[in-house]
Amino acid sequence: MSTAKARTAHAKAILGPELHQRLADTKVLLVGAGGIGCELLKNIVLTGFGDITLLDLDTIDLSNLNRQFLFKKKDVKQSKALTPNDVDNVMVGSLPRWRQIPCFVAAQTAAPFNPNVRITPIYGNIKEPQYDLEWFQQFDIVLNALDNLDARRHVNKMCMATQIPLVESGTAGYLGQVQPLIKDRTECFDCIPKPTPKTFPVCTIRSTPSQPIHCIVWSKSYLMGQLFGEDEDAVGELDEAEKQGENAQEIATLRREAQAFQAVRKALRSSISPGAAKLVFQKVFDADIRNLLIMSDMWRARAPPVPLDFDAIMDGTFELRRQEPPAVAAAAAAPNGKANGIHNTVNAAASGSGSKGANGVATTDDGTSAAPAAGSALKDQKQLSLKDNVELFISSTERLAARLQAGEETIAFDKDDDDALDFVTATSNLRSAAYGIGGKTRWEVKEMAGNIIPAIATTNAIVSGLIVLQALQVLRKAYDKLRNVHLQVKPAVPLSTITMCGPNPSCGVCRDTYGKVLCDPKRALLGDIVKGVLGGDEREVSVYEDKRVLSDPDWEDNYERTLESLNVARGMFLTIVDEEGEWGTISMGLGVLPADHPADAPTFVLPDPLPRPPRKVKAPPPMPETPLRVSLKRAAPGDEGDDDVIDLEPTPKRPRIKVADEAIKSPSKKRKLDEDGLILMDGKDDRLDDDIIVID
Ligand SMILES: Nc1ncnc2c1ncn2[C@@H]1O[C@H](COP(=O)(O)OP(=O)(O)OP(=O)(O)O)[C@@H](O)[C@H]1O
Ligand SMILES: [Zn+2]
Repeated sequence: MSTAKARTAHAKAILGPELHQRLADTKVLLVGAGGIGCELLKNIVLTGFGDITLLDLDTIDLSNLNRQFLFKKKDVKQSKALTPNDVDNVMVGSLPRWRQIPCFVAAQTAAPFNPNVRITPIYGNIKEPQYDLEWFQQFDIVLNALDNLDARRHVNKMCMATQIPLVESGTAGYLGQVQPLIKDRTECFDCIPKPTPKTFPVCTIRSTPSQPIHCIVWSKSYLMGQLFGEDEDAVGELDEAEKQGENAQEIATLRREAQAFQAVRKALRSSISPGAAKLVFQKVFDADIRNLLIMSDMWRARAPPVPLDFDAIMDGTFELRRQEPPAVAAAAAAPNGKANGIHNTVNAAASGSGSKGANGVATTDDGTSAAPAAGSALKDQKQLSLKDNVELFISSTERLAARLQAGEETIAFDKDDDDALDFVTATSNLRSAAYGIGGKTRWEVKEMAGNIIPAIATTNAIVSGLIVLQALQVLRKAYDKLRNVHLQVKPAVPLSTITMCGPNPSCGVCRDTYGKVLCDPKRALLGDIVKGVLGGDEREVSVYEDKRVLSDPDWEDNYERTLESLNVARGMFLTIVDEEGEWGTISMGLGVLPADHPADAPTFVLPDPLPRPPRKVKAPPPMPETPLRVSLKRAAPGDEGDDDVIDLEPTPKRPRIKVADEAIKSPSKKRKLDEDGLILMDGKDDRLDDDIIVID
């Protein structure tokens, strides 16, 4: 038996000769050549897939090499997936450069395992217009190995529109998930809304932090912007506010703050200001904190912050003692001595007394960490004393200032920018010290500020294996065997499988009826296409492109305009929503006319037959629901510690628009309205608050 035959013998025995044979001709699109993508590419080549298109938009970073094993150090800064044409003629050393590009290296490495494999690498963004419905249609199956919601949602929509099965996946540390998605058979990626990223109330960040993450967010999102970002004319804005008659005393305080920021910004940009870092320190960690302390109400029930003294810290005479909040002090003085359960949070990072800091690291009296001992840990993992933080603050501020003076206009936080990371580490720790919060190492700050969840190669490997198993069930059409698989941190049950759910009837993506229109956007008119798609049906419709309304029954002005003039182009969708809510939504993906389309022929070609949406089943009137109660109260001091609970601040009211009485039953339209902050009124008796604009 030849080596190649011997290598495929097991796969053939497991898959059966029929499926094994079919894999050789199966066209698979793999989107993403990162942690999962590299593993998956190796797996599908070894399994016997014969025709693989690999698409990725990125170049290789040094930090990829720990898990993206197809890449080596010499590949850093190369694209992850280039076509030979992009780099064909460039010789590097004795080899043409394409032979050193990872995907080609991967293809070459894979060849001995499956001499028949054809890998087509593409360096591009899957959202680019040329990857339209027509392009997607060439594939039998799509495998996602992406790392962001936006691209995942896009591929999901393209697969729903073309009815191509998709296997979706993701990992986060030890957790992983694999989900096969097939139009009309299973739910799609958008059937269940995804949670939005965690946010914090502004006041917690600006005035009353209680956790290290609050100080880190303050440093990277607020302080860095104020010092190294665009110069916003805060002083001018305040002049304007004063003219409008706003509170003069508050304006005066804010003006002092804004002017002080202007002064330090100027010092940072001037090479004749060697003491700029000290000026920044004194403003941010001393003067601003003193200003906050004036607002005594704020500190009635929580321990006030302590202004930091630059010179005293540097000469070792600074003693950080936090006061108890008056309410606690009073309770402590009361006969039963109880302190309402509120602890005096003695600063753990800076002046702990052999106790444990908030981060659980024991601290010594001089504020240095007891473990790991300074010097014994890696530089990044060392706990920093108050003085260490001031020194790091000075050096990083000077490095950033030098960059401004050398011509960089603005510097924003980037976790891979050492100067910025040092600055955020130092300033967040100093702020933590002032507020009695435990400090974090540079390593921890990088993880938290960069929202990094450690990538674990083993998790990627397990998930990639599971993707192949699900893909094989899809290709066997063994739909009842498809499973949503979760990898979890439960030693007894590391894998759990969930039987697939059907589509969510109110999903605004997979419940649409899709079609394709090939057109010349320069000449094709919106109205002609819409009327053509409706095929003489006289229904009243609204037309959208993503969230843009292009027309509605009372406003058809755009019908006479070309798609190009409406910025509607290849790769986008025209969504046609039935105004009566009687018929499903039609989504038409736009493609280009074939090269041989005669110049005098119609400006667009519709599918035959035309897409026909299903008639909708009228939903029964909604049952009254117990309203969800959300506390708008700020957390009281002492309520801290539950990382998952976010205090909600009342958000400013927005005018809400009541969509006139006829209920709109289209999920697509509902999604678009929801995303725009509009409210869909389901019943005639629905009421809203006073701040409604009624449109009819
Ligand atoms: N719109 C897009 N088009 C093409 N490729 C994309 C797009 N968005 C992200 N990618 C690619 O997807 C890949 C994701 O890989 P990445 O390693 O970041 O995550 P992962 O595969 O989930 O693994 P890990 O958890 O180990 O980080 C990256 O190489 C990135 O360039
Ligand atoms: Zn769906």
